[in-house]
Amino acid sequence: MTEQTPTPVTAARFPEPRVAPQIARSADHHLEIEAVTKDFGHQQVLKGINLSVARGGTTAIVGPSGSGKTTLLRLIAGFEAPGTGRILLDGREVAGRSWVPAHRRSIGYVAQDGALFPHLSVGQNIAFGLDRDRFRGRKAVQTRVLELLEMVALDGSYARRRPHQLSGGQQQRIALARAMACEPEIMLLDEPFSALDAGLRVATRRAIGKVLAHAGVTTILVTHDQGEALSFADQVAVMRGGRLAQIGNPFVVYTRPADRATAEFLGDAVILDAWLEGSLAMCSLGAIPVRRPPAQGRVQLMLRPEQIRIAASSPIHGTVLDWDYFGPESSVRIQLPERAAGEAVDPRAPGGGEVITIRHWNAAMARKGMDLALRVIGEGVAFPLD
Ligand SMILES: Nc1ncnc2c1ncn2[C@@H]1O[C@H](COP(=O)(O)OP(=O)(O)OP(=O)(O)O)[C@@H](O)[C@H]1O
Repeated sequence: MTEQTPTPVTAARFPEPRVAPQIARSADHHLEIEAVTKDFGHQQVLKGINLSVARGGTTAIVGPSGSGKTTLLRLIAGFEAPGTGRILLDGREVAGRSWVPAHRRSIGYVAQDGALFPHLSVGQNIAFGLDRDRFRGRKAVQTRVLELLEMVALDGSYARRRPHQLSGGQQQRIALARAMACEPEIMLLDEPFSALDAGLRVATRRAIGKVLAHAGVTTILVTHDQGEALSFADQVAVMRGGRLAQIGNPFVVYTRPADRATAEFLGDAVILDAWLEGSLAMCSLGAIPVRRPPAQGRVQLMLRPEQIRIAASSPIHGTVLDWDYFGPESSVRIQLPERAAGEAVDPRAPGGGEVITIRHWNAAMARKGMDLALRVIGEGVAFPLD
């Protein structure tokens, strides 16, 4: 079934960003990272990181493997010292000219594999993090362990089990309970869900997110999973080659990526040659509105696949090349029309013949060779040519 008659695209149909797309600074800074660098030998791993994290907020640091995410987390925890720059907690310098050791920073850390002690029971693992001055005696420790188990939605019978008798998701919840036993103000999560299979991953992520939000703990999650970063955090920091390429709320970084590499890292992107005049970009998919045009003339235009819809009628057409069926939706590859032979090359009407990928819920819409009318909804993002 096709969609109804195309509606004219207006910028007003799209919501305003919730925060500025630049560095999202909060009034209540819990953690501030200022111009932090880190070298290992001759390798410059962090090249000047600036990041503010609001009290009680959830920040995801996302980026490709080797971009420096774990190194940044280790600097925040106090496991390493920065080369230059400084780190402040509640406005107090903990790294820079001053140094506060890891155990005095009130920071919890959950690693990728949970790193539970295999020779200890679950209860002993959790009790390991307790302040023994406050929880003296077996009874007090036991009561607190049960409270922490309850917090991560596991009943008291788990206290007697060994880590190997738990599922991956349960182990990660115990690792969180152990980290929460120290009553940290900040929780650092270093890819804690990456070893879990897809369904368990989502459930564990939700469970852990809920516990931390309920306790009001400022949380920083490191992940290389874009979807995880976008769904978990209220602030996403995209790291590339030791720098933060963009910081903003999930909606902003996904819909208005700062550059092409960020756009492609955060999800599928359709990139077309375009000619920008005012705030309209002319390309093979017609004239597309662009928010905050960065340049005029030749640009690259980025659209998300879900912005390109199949229409009942439209002056823009394409031919189905092939498709991948994923159940709830299909990914459809479409060839846009070539320029007519002998047609003069007009720089103001660039493109022609590109292959784009869109998504559609109805697999019957996509048959090889089928001619589809297409329309674009929303705004594109223009990147100046290098
Ligand atoms: N202790 C160390 N000594 C030497 N080099 C290191 C050390 N720790 C990290 N590195 C190097 O720093 C770079 C960044 O590593 P880091 O673990 O921070 O990246 P990452 O973004 O977390 O990667 P991944 O997603 O694969 O975990 C890598 O090239 C790594 O080899």
